[in-house]
This record gives sequence, structure tokens and C-alpha cells, in this order.
Amino acid sequence: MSLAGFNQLTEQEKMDRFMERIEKGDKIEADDWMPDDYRMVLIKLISMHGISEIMGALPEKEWVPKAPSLQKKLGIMAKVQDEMGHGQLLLRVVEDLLEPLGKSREDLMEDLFTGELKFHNVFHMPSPTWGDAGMIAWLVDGAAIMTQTNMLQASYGPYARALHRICAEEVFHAQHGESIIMALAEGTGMQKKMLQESLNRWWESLLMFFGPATAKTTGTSKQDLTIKYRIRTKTNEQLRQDFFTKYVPRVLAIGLQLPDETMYFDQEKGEWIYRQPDWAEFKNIIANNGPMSKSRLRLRKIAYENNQWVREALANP
Ligand SMILES: CC(C)(COP(=O)(O)OP(=O)(O)OC[C@H]1O[C@@H](n2cnc3c(N)ncnc32)[C@H](O)[C@@H]1OP(=O)(O)O)[C@@H](O)C(=O)NCCC(=O)NCCSC(=O)Cc1ccccc1
Repeated sequence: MSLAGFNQLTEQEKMDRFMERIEKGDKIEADDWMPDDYRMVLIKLISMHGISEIMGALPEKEWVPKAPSLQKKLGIMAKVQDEMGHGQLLLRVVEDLLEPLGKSREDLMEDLFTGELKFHNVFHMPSPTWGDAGMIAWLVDGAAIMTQTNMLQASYGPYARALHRICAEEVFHAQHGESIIMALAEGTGMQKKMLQESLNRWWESLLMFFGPATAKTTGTSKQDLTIKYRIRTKTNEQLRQDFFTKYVPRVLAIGLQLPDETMYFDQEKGEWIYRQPDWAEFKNIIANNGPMSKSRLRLRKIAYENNQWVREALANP
């Protein structure tokens, strides 16, 4: 159908055509017609993902000067650079979605500083030991791979394409994490203790990573909308269950104890039964009241302000 013909359709007819495309598995591109709620849910999801990649570089960045060997230092430096690159790639994808609304990428950064744009709960937490650097790369990246592969076939083409590259790199990150974890797990008593303590510290945050099961906890949930529009396929709880199935056996195999003594796999229900994390604390953390929220935001703001001249030079070549 010609553009002129399409423009003459009623809003309902445009919507019907859009849903036909979604159900056929077509990719929606930045210039295509899309309903407002599709655009808004994508902006929210991708801007939060992008900014979390950038904020996510900060806990590991702290370990670049303190990594225990040159090889580990090179590994963690490369990972930090990759995460920043993922953030840039994703913010570029959001830029096209924001343009028709008269908003820019700079506005997103302002939204981060005012607290309107949230970043993932895990990146509000401290990383006091080398064990934490390993835990982030092994299990946070492991969790990130699960949520992101869930969207590799996303109906929005630019996001799906960016995710293909990002997921490939995240696999390397998880392997880098696994190598840190294995070295500590096979190390001295002190190293094993350090590892167990970092797992204990990260456990609740990892459960929260996938988001609440239903809107009851936070008052809102976009899961139905993102599934309806085929941006993702699995719910937050299904992803959390997949995470347990993959990682609980691995955690136990390297001699670590689960920080939840009530946890077991219910054969009849076919699901893991576990102690819920403190969801009130989750809300508090993502409202920038986590232990490291303010200092990491401050660091980001300083970097943003110091680089203002680069943005100005690019805008006025
Ligand atoms: C699956 C989920 C995480 C959550 O599903 P949703 O559909 O969003 O769930 P739902 O609508 O039910 O939520 C209700 C409310 O709760 C909020 N909320 C929920 N969960 C969180 C949370 N964990 N943290 C903070 N807030 C959260 C949510 O926004 C909503 O807020 P609202 O009330 O609307 O203001 C989704 O965002 C996703 O797939 N993201 C894409 C991938 C991605 O972002 N990856 C991670 C970063 S990259 C990475 O890690 C790599 C790396 C590794 C190491 C180092 C460096 C980098």
C-alpha cells in the first residue's frame, strides 16, 4: 500500500495492520507507523537497558586498578569498554524512537540525573572484593544473557539487531567471570570464603534482577504489553526460574552453598520454590536509594560534564 493510501486509514485500521505485521513476525523499523504504547514501552525498556549498561560498567571499573594479575586487568578493562559500547549502541537505537517526540539523547542523560530514568538494581550495589567482580561477570552477565536472548527475535528490528551483537559479547563476559570464579573456588580457604561471601551479598540482587513476578509489587508491569507486541516471549518469573535451573547446579558443583536454605525444586509443580527477596527494598534501591546509587550517579555526572566539549565539537564541526 502507498504511503498516501496508508495515511488515509483510520487509527483502528492502522492498528489492525500493525498487529498483522507483528503476528506474521515482520520487523518494525524506526520510520514505520507504530502505536504510541509500542513506542513508549520500547523507549522505557531500551533506554533503561542502555543506561544500565553504562552504569553497569562502574562497579567493575573499580577493579581495573586492583585486578590481581595483568591478564585479569586486561580482561576486566576490555569488559568495561564493551559495556560502555553496548550502552552507546542502545542509546543510539532509542534516539530514533525519541525523535518524533522532540526528545534527544541528552534529555535521557538529564532524566538519569533527575531520577526519572532508572537503572538496574544490581548496579546500585557495592563490589568490595575481587569475588564480587567475578560474581558480576559470572552471574549478573549470566542473568543479562537470559533476559536479552529472550528478546533476540524482538519485533522491533533495530533493538533485535543490536541484541545479537550484545549477546555475543556478553557470552565472553560470562566466561571471563567463570574463570575468576573457578580460580577462587579452587584456591585457598580465604579465597573460598571470599567467594561464598560475595555470593551471599549478590543473591537477593540477582533474584531482583528479573523484576517482580506481577505488578502487585511495584504497582506497574509492562510484561503483558511487551509479550503482546512480541518484544519478549517469557515473563519475569519464567526467566528467574530458567536462571535457577541453569545456575543452581553450577553454584553447588563448585562447592558453594545457596544463600537460601529453604530453596528446592518442586518436581510436581516443575518449579523452584525460593525465599522472595525484599521487594520493598527493591523499590527503594531503584529509586536511587541503594548503597552506591548516589556516588555512582555523581561519577556519571562528572564524566558527562567533563565531556561536554566533545559533544559541542561534534555538533559544530
Ligand atoms: C526483564 C527486565 C529486567 C524487567 O522486565 P520489565 O518488563 O521492565 O518488568 P516490569 O514491567 O514487570 O517491572 C515493573 C517496574 O520495575 C522496574 N524493574 C523491573 N526490573 C528491574 C530491575 N532489575 N532493576 C530496576 N528496575 C526494574 C521496571 O522498569 C518497572 O518500572 P516502572 O514501574 O515502569 O517505572 C527487563 O527490563 C529487560 O528485559 N530488560 C532488558 C535487558 C536489561 O535491561 N538488562 C540489564 C542491564 S545490562 C546488563 O546487566 C549487562 C551488564 C552486566 C554486568 C556489568 C555491566 C552490564
